[in-house]
Amino acid sequence: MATVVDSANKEANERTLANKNFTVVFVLGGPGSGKGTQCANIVQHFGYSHLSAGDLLRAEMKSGSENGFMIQDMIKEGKIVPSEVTIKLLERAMLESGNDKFLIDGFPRNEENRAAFEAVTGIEPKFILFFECSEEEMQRRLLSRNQGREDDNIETIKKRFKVYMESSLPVIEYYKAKGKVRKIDAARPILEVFEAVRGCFPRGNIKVNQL
Ligand SMILES: Nc1ncnc2c1ncn2[C@@H]1O[C@H](COP(=O)(O)OP(=O)(O)OP(=O)(O)O)[C@@H](O)[C@H]1O
Ligand SMILES: Nc1ccn([C@@H]2O[C@H](COP(=O)(O)O)[C@@H](O)[C@H]2O)c(=O)n1
Ligand SMILES: [Mg+2]
Repeated sequence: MATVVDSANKEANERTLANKNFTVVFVLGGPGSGKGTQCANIVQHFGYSHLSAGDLLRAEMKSGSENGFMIQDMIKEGKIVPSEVTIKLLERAMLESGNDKFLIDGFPRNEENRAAFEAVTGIEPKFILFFECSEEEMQRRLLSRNQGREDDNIETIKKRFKVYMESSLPVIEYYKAKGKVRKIDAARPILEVFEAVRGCFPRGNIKVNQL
């Protein structure tokens, strides 16, 4: 017979990622390499949910949360928000999605992000999609993105490139050593990049209406 403790444990479990058996693909690459663009294509074809850490932080910033000003300052400076904040947002989005497979875009951004996510969620990514692109091309794309982002100005872009080189590339190296990185040449036109991306997802994952 189920006890009060059993049902409290069950409820607590439903509010955490424990025992959920979720599939996670981390989508990494420099600022403007095309992560968001390609994630939208993957969602259409393979039924994943797309969670952009940057988008979640921007939504949290605009929600009037107590962390709003801190997040705004960090984004303006191209700095990485403490993992605890970002992981809570990711966890909440995963639990609310109703899906069991996720593209986590722009996360982990540094070693702290990586280790904290693993410790808190116990999730090991299936693989890492890594978009490689030159700074010149990424800068061109960011400066013509026109989405009103406060960090798409040349001063912040330079800071974001520095953080990427110093803090994010080592995370990609970490996963490379584990044989988990699928590197994509992201300097090509969008559809050509997607042709390469497509090859990273097994056919079994194609949505029924795409067959
Ligand atoms: N292969 C491509 N060729 C040309 N332009 C592209 C390509 N991929 C994306 N873009 C454009 O470049 C800009 C940046 O793309 P996107 O927002 O997908 O990058 P991102 O990696 O998510 O950037 P960020 O890290 O800043 O969030 C957008 O305006 C997008 O339309
Ligand atoms: N794991 C992360 C991801 C993002 N940020 C902050 O958001 C900015 C924008 O991120 P995009 O992926 O949308 O480019 C980024 O420069 C960081 O300030 C973060 O702190 N941690
Ligand atoms: Mg993006």
